[in-house]
Amino acid sequence: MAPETPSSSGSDTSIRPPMSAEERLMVAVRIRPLKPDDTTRCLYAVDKKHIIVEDTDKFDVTRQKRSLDKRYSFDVVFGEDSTQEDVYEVTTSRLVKDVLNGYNATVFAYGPTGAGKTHTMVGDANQPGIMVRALNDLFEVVKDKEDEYQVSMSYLEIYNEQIRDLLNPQSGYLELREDSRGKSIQVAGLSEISTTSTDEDEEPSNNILYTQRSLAREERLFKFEAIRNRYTHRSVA
Ligand SMILES: Nc1ncnc2c1ncn2[C@@H]1O[C@H](COP(=O)(O)OP(=O)(O)OP(=O)(O)O)[C@@H](O)[C@H]1O
Repeated sequence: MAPETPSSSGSDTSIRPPMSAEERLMVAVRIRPLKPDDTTRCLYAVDKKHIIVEDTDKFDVTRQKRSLDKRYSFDVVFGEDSTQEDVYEVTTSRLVKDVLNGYNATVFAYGPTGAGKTHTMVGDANQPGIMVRALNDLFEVVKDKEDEYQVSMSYLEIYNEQIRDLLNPQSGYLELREDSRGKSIQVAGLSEISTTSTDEDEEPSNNILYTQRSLAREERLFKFEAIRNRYTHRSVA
């Protein structure tokens, strides 16, 4: 899907015609720069829609077919020079406008550990990611329209099939509940904050996301260590 240029107004009153299936779903790939401890590169952006995953064994002379490089197509490919703004503008900024027009939208990052999901979604104060930019745009539009829009926000983590409220981590693990008809699934006890504030002290995009991200990462690292130790122990036993 070729991403369209967002409309100029954040609160279009016109209802858009139904979107085609291609328009409703976009799959983007972002290649992060190599880090000093990355040994070799095996993933290359060919152009804005294609990547090549290099066959790292292709120089093995015993192999009959010398190269098994694989080429894949995506809606958008972001190379290692892509900025947080590039990624946000192409993948998400239009969704914020759609949400303001009453549509639902979901953006999620998927990839192995260290791939750059947190960087892309949250980023840091100098390079804010998708979640922060989306909130900023949302607050910008609704700031003078409190009678028209109500913004509330929850922030949860699902890790090892356990759910935690990142706005209130002390609340422990939370449960999923569904109504008697199975139509509405909710996380019981998940906190929800309402705000249209752009005040830095209260601004979730400036404050809560970063704080909770650090906390979540520390705890996850701890959990990862714990799991690794357990496996090590088992393999030795
Ligand atoms: N596009 C990028 N440009 C510069 N640095 C990046 C980029 N993407 C990721 N990094 C850096 O790579 C490291 C790993 O990224 P990140 O923590 O976002 O990975 P992750 O996919 O969230 O990993 P995990 O699943 O383990 O939490 C971080 O130090 C991050 O700052």
